[in-house]
Amino acid sequence: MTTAPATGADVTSEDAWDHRRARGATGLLRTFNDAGVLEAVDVHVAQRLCASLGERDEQVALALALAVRAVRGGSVCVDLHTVAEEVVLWTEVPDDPAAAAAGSEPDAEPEAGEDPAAVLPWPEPGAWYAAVRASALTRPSEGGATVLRLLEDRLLYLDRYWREEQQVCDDLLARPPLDAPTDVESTALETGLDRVFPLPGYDEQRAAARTALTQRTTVLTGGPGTGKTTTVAALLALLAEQAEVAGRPRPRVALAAPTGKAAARLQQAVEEELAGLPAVDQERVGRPQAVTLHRLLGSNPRSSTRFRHHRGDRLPHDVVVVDETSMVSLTLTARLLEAVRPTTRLILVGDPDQLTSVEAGAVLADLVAGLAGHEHLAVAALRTSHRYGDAIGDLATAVRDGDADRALDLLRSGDEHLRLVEDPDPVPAVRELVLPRALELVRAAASGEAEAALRLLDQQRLLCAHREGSAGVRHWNRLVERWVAEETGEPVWATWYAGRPVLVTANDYGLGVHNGDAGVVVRDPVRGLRARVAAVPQALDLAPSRLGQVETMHALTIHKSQGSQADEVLVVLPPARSRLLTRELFYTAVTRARGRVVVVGAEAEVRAAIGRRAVRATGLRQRLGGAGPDVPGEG
Ligand SMILES: Nc1ncnc2c1ncn2[C@@H]1O[C@H](COP(=O)(O)OP(=O)(O)OP(=O)(O)O)[C@@H](O)[C@H]1O
Repeated sequence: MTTAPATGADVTSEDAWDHRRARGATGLLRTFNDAGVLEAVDVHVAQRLCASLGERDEQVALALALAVRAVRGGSVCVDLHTVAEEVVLWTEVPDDPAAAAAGSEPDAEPEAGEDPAAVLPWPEPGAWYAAVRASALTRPSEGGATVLRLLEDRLLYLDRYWREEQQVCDDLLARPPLDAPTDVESTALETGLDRVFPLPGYDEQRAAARTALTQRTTVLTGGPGTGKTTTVAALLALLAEQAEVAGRPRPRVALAAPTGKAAARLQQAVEEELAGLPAVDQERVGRPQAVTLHRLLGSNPRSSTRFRHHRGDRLPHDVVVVDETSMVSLTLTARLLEAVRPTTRLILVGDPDQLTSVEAGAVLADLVAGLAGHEHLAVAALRTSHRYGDAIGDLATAVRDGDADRALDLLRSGDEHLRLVEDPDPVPAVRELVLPRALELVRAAASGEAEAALRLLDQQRLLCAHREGSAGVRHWNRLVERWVAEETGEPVWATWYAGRPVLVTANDYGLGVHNGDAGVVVRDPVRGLRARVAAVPQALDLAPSRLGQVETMHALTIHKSQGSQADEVLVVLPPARSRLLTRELFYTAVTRARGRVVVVGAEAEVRAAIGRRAVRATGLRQRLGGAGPDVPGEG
């Protein structure tokens, strides 16, 4: 098995103006920049900090630059003992020259070739580590700031991430245990569990709910359709009942998710599951409103990493439920934990096998590994899928378990829920699948049926790993727009047209739209074209020109699809050597589907996806006393 390289694009070209080249670099920094391991920003930060603290050892400068690089790749630290094996450089050949020239080609398709990282002059790890430890960069400066931090003789951090990780660990471990339940509470708990889980087949959820009710802090994990939301809905009812029997006021509940789309989905799923509970429980829970985590914490216009609620002004809630925790970065987790009162029930829900947060950290996976064995911090795992019939669930399990043979067998089995499009030219097959839906969307939008158009958006999703290249979002968006234009006669260059699906790419608190919100342009008979955005708490109707940053969403990157689902999902796999193609990426794509998965790609690409892990360097699980770092190639 291989591991996905963190980042690194080849910059061995002769183009001295390449934005990745640090023209003032010398020595090791120059060598690693020329090879494409380091980008200009890594080199510049290292040079500046080394100069300001009088550090002349180029090995220390290289370590610092690699720590900056690590964060760019989603890790929170760099392991000096293994970094030489983990860095893989592939010669990348962008197939979209315009985008490449504009420097916006972070993820184009690589070509086969010898990995040049293997021949770089990597320092000997022991001596390297000793040099870093002896450096002024690892000691507080006169102003009190420390640049680099070390953990457990191998992990090297930029100070900010070291402190955030330590804070997350300290805040979690400091959360007090619950008082032992009274006899009355215990009895109410048992009868309550019988009431909300009356049927056979709910044993896992019952056990998970029992765990969560007896703990202040619970991590509730499970793959798609394993009943996480059902458990959350039941938990809310039982927590309200527990408060009632103890004579406490009804708990104040916060439901939050990292993106608007995920919050909207959480809201809908909780409402559906609550509707299945006895009337007394529905009445107890009321209608909690799901919000984004940023909104819960109170966005601060002056800072993207600091919020209105913090240690000095905590959230008022008695129960805080966070869904899609796998998408929450280390920084946001730190902000959440300092804002939640120590006595608040905290329930972190998610699927640790999914892609991690866009920003640095792998918090959910670290918690699952690191909390095992802790008495007052529980991990409750749901394993049985209740949603699919269950071919998609079987495929997700095969991908998660690294069983490529089984995944391919399932995809080729002829099951109505699965399909593998292996054609060397997949365009006709994708056109046949995608165009009817796109035209349906245009028809609904052109007749002003906004709600129907928004519902249609959730019926099908075309997912790509990359933004650029022949397997990328931009290419497929253009293709679908051209197919639609051929059918409707609309000019292909029109920016706004009825039936254009859009994805909001930046928060606009004034408008009430958030990065990740989906929408569609509809024709209003009186006002002309309007953008209908599925924002939370309610859909918005806006003049398209007011939407500042949007992208067309006939196709979407798998990263951006996190937190949402569609009835049918088409996954266009990139070439096997793409550094983005990992098991976590493929698993995330497959599990976006409610009813059908179509994988567009060759067998080699399916095998590459399943065989390669996305590994992030973090130290949280060790700090929590867990299983140790992810070892590339394992697992
Ligand atoms: N024990 C069970 N037996 C039968 N059906 C169940 C059971 N638990 C949940 N379900 C049903 O299975 C479906 C999936 O459940 P739920 O939405 O709670 O899963 P989830 O883990 O939250 O899914 P997702 O990954 O989409 O968030 C729902 O329709 C739910 O009503």
